[in-house]
Amino acid sequence: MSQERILLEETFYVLTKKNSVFRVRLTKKGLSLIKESDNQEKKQTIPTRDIIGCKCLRSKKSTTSCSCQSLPRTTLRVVEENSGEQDETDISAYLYIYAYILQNNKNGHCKRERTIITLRFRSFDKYEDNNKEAKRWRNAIKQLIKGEQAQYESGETPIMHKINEQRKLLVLCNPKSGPGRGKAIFQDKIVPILQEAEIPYDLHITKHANYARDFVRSCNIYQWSGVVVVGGDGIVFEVINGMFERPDWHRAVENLPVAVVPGGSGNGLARSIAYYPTGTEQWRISP
Ligand SMILES: Nc1ncnc2c1ncn2[C@@H]1O[C@H](COP(=O)(O)OP(=O)(O)OP(=O)(O)O)[C@@H](O)[C@H]1O
Repeated sequence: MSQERILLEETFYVLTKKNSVFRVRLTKKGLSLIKESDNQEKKQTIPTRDIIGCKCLRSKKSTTSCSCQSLPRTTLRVVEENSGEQDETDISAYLYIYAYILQNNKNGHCKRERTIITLRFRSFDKYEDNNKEAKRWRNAIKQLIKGEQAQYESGETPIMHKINEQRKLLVLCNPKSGPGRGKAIFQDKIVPILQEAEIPYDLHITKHANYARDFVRSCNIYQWSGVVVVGGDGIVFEVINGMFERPDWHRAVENLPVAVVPGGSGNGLARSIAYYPTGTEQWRISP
């Protein structure tokens, strides 16, 4: 029941849904987009666990001159609110919500599809007021992502806490794995996701064999919230061994999740965890 309790609800133009009007509802379960027509209700709910982050943005000043200026813009271009490139004439605030929705296909494969929901806030006459509303939604979504219970004052208004400072992720990347694309894979595929989720990280490029093992064994590992290994089986083996060679290995293993971004030649471990069927059960996840 508490999963269904409405935290926030509003009617919006959802720009990513053909500029249609939707009732948008936030509950602990997720973000629901509800479209009502001819006594029918269509509802799509994006589960909270699939939402990785959200950002308040403002429309960007158009750089096109003269003849094109009077034409309506087909695609929205946005910038950070104080970028200096914002369009002061547009009083709307935009909330970009980033989700990676888990979808099954016919072959029994699961795949995460990147989806951006764009909500336009323009009920007020001033940008500052619209932005305040957008931030209220942003904070509520961020709190849900963090698994924090939104707290209520007099049963109505959520009390928005400052989003806590968070620990960084430790990224260990082997530049020599496989075809030597580890750094490029991290920059091109992983950094954009971390930016959408606003997750800070420390990147360490391994300098030689056993670098990652020694590093994980001897560093103050609790300054990070998790370890992302970019490379093949060899570097994963080093990180796991480094963990178990620590005198406090029990605490380290329990507190630090280890993620693998396949960048090696074989990637046997990542493959067997994510792609191949285990017994009769098939659980395959592709990036
Ligand atoms: N900077 C480096 N220079 C040379 N070797 C390195 C460096 N960093 C790590 N290594 C070593 O490279 C070895 C192989 O790397 P890794 O397993 O990541 O790639 P791979 O062999 O291509 O992948 P797979 O094992 O999946 O086939 C690791 O065991 C590690 O000890």
